[in-house]
Amino acid sequence: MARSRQGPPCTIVIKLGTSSIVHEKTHQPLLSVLSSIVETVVNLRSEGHKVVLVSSGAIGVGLQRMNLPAKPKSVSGKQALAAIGQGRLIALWDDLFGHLGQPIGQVLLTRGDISDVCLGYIYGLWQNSLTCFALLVSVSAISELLSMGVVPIVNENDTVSVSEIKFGDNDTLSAITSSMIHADYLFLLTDVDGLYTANPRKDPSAKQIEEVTSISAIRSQVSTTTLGSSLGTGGMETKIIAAEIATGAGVTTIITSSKRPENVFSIIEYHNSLKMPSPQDHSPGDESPSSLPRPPHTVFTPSPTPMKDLKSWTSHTLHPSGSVVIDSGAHRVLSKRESGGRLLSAGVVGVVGAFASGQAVRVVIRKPVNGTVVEVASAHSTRPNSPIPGHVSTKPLSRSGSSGDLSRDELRNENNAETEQFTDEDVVEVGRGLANYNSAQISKVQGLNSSFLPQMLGYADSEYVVENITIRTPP
Ligand SMILES: Nc1ncnc2c1ncn2[C@@H]1O[C@H](COP(=O)(O)OP(=O)(O)O)[C@@H](O)[C@H]1O
Ligand SMILES: N[C@@H](CCC(=O)OP(=O)(O)O)C(=O)O
Repeated sequence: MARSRQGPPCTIVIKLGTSSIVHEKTHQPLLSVLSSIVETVVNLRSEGHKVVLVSSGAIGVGLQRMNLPAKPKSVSGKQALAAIGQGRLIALWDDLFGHLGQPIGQVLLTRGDISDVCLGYIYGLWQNSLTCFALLVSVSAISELLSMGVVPIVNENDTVSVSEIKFGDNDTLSAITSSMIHADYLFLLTDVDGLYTANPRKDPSAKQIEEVTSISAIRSQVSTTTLGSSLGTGGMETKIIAAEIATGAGVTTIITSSKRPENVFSIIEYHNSLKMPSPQDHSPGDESPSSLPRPPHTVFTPSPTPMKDLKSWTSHTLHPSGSVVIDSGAHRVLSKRESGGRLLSAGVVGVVGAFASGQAVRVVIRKPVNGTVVEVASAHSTRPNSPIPGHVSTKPLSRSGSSGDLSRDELRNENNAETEQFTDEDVVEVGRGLANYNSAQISKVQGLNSSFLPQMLGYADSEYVVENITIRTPP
């Protein structure tokens, strides 16, 4: 049976950079580029593919609206221009897609939304009620839009993004979005047709790289230090970082020109042809892989062992919001596979910074003094369920084994009495995980047996304070 070169329907994220949306000098929208993108997306949809568009351009469109010559330097200036431009940008997309009867939906994200909201969903942790709550908000909205036949148009919510929660560039945002929704392809459409050995705008002898199988190897072969248009953010460097994130999650990543968006079809076709069975299995009419022309592009091949579990994702990709300080016993236990990467409150000796439940946190230990980790002897050593002074169990005790006699106030007093305050200088990171409770709650129950959680917090969704921990530095 002849196989379609388009292959089975797939999920495609297309990212369009500012340099492809507005004119570098006049800042006028590049209507012909935008119209071709709209036609391509609608055609892809009619072939059964699901398409998410990540559109930069809010600041660029804002510049044109306010008749300003250049991007402001200040964060607040950029935030204001994004607020001015985003509405017009989405109106423009809605207008163009509307002519072809294609509904769109605007999705504005910050890094905080992604780390809190989406990751439980991405790696199938919906059984976990804490992440389940979060996932309902954002990724499920994108999935719902896709299943309704809508094209989600994603951008960073620049106006509310402060540096701690900022992606900063839409290349990274598109990579995380494509990982989140398990996309098959991420297309980074830009004003050059691929990655070159050096910036082709500056160096005419630069050669295009066709395929990248190892991102670390390619870094030494290309120069990405010069930026492109004055409007884009990050140039090729952020595209390589994006490719690293996306291919690490199993997404084939392609850099190609926004001037020929219809090439998305022929690029998918070309790569499908490479996956076709050997020539003797071909049906009449199928062409051999080599007979298809190769549209100009750079392909980053997906990792053969994509990160499939939340632990790896947490440790590599998420921006940690604070730290949970653990004792050496907990460090030892967490380093063993059997621990399941889950930390009980009994093993916690402190908290640094503020974070919400569901956010990524650093798992840290007290900095070794003269090569030895100083065991923290604080409230925990005298607390119920701490059998050995200076050491806290990481095993949950049964309720009957705990000191149910202590009143809530007595527990709180004891907790406050000797709790040591840590700063980032006092600690060293040994791993990362996802918090099940916020920083204030973890600090309240640190050193206590997990059976005290309901009494201390008024509820206990999980007996573990941090989960999905990967320890990168064992004791
Ligand atoms: N090694 C390289 N290969 C290709 N382009 C490069 C390279 N190094 C720097 N660039 C520049 O990166 C620019 C694309 O990045 P950018 O301006 O941020 O685009 P976008 O707005 O589409 O994200 C190109 O215009 C090019 O000038
Ligand atoms: N979120 C910003 C774009 C940031 C960005 O990464 O821009 P680009 O490098 O052009 O993709 C905006 O809408 O103006």
